[in-house]
Amino acid sequence: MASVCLRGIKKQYGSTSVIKGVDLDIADGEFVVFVGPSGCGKSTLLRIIAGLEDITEGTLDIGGKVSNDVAPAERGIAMVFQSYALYPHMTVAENLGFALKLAKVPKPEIAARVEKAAAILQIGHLLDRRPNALSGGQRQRVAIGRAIVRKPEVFLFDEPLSNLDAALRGQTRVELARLHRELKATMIYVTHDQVEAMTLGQKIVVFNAGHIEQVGTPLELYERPVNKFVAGFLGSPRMNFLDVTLLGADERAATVRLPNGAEAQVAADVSRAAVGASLTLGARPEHVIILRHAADGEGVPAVVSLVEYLGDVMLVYAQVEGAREMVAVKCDADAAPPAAGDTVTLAFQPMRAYLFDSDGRVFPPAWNAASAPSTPAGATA
Ligand SMILES: Nc1ncnc2c1ncn2[C@@H]1O[C@H](COP(=O)(O)OP(=O)(O)OP(=O)(O)O)[C@@H](O)[C@H]1O
Repeated sequence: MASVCLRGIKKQYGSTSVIKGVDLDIADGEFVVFVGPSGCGKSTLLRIIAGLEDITEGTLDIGGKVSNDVAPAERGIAMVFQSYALYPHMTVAENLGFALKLAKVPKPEIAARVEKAAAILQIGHLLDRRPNALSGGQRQRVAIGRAIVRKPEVFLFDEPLSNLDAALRGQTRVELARLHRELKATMIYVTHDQVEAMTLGQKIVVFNAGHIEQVGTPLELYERPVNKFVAGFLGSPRMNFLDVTLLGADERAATVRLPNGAEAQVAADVSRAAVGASLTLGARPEHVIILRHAADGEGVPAVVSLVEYLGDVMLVYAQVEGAREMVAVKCDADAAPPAAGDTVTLAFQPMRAYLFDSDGRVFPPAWNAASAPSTPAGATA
């Protein structure tokens, strides 16, 4: 297997800069997920690694070898696309073995590798079928199998599960994780799906407009986002953001004023900001609480506009007067639900909230998630 190392990678189409200087180290055997909004350059970078796109500037190193000018077929890489692109006139076995046949691998070895890949993917019973007699999930497994038989050093996946329905996506995701454990291969995976990113990635790379915003484990990115972009990108519903004014701070927490005049505290080190600064408070829906018995002046009043019952949890959307967006609150579904039009009192858990400056950079949280307190008494969530 192989490591992949990108140094100062840039890509331009004419005068349009699509990748704007990317540095990234992917260790041998690592499962790395690329995420980011549509058009941020994830697929382009994957295609650069595969050798399907030229590099405008920078160095691509695969397995310790500068590979900028190495032909795609010589890179030891196999790519699995969203569209399965199987040959319709060939059987599953022929589809699986086709690349090996082209490479003039001896027939008995082709048969052995096809059999092994089919066993890993549990499609041995489908080898004589043609693609039109397969389900979407089975076709995608054949597409993955075509990559496996080539014994690549590096697997590249470009949204491989996005054509599958939710249940099948979940199942195939689990199988991909197993495949990674079994093959111990380096895998780079592009997805739009948060759950895929969080569950599959040992490392997640968040892209935005052709550059990397942050690289980290799923937990690091979720709990220690470096900026508002990353904080808002991972998590569903996304983190709530509210415009606030800094009123003051001591060594433990900053006090801020919300648009409706209510105050909130955030355990963050705001020493680089001045009192009166315009900041953004960030709180994930699971870290906002609806206080049932709020004392006078406690919490933040908000008017409920919508309650979504999701079976296990409930999402309450409430409007804080003067705020640009509604605040989403995730709470237990068995809690007595508020109704649209009710005024509720929200509390932002100071130990799980964030403050961002006007450039979107986070102020260092003065909390450690592992030791964060659990939900206080009197709360519904
Ligand atoms: N051949 C090309 N010529 C010009 N621009 C291109 C070309 N290919 C891609 N682009 C542009 O490069 C940018 C990045 O595209 P890319 O497909 O890498 O994005 P992406 O992050 O994978 O998006 P998505 O999630 O929608 O697939 C886009 O703005 C796209 O329009």
